[in-house]
Amino acid sequence: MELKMKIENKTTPNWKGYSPLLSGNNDPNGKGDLQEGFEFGWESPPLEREGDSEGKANGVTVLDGKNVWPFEVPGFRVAAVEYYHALVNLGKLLFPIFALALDIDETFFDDKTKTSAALMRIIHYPDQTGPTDEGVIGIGAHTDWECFTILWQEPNIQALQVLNADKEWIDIPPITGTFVVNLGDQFARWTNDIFKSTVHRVINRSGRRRFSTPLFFGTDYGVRLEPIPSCISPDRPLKYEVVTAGEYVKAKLEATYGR
Ligand SMILES: O=C(O)CCC(=O)C(=O)O
Ligand SMILES: [Fe+2]
Repeated sequence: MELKMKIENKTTPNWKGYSPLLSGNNDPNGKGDLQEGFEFGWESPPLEREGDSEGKANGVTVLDGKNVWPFEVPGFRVAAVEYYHALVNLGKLLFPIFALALDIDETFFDDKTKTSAALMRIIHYPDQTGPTDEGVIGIGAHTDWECFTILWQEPNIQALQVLNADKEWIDIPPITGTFVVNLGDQFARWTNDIFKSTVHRVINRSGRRRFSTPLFFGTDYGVRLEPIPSCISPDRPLKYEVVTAGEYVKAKLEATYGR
């Protein structure tokens, strides 16, 4: 525990690092998320050295910048960052597909995703026993903040649910060998809600602890979330105030973890 607290996210300028059980609260109506996690962002290869962690050279906001690692755990940083890079590469393949689905040029997001403003989180949910308190679950009802999330969930444990259009919670069981891809708030903003951000939550009452790793892939922190022109019309007026991706994510981190 002391090792973890040495890299607590509330002590780093960019919320990287460890977040203890109940320290975050994704649902403003909730009382805290019953999970602990570790969050990190981009690091360039090569990764041979365990002893240092560079920031992003082209960072423009407080959210860029260095990761913190538990260097006491051998091999953790290299394994985690290699996995992160693989998922960033997968994410880069998805942006053109989303663009084509919107009938815009497949390269539309290329110049908006140059610095991989992607955060990976490794989450541990203890088994939740005792009476259900709707205010305390693994992660309270929320939408993700970036364009989309590529989520790996531990096999054979049902815990994730999404809210459907009829406002019913639907189980999303893990399917071995697959990822769940959720649309997030930045895509809702880019598309003026043509892509809707998926409301979801986690309740782990499986009798076992559960792990998951989301990669939240957004547009670069300095980029303004200006709606795509074809997504605005007299019938579909502008729904969201235009802010930069970095301002948006930072405000959400502040609201979730306090500062
Ligand atoms: O653990 C999961 O399955 C989902 C996690 C999640 O929704 C999040 O971290 O935003
Ligand atoms: Fe989420």
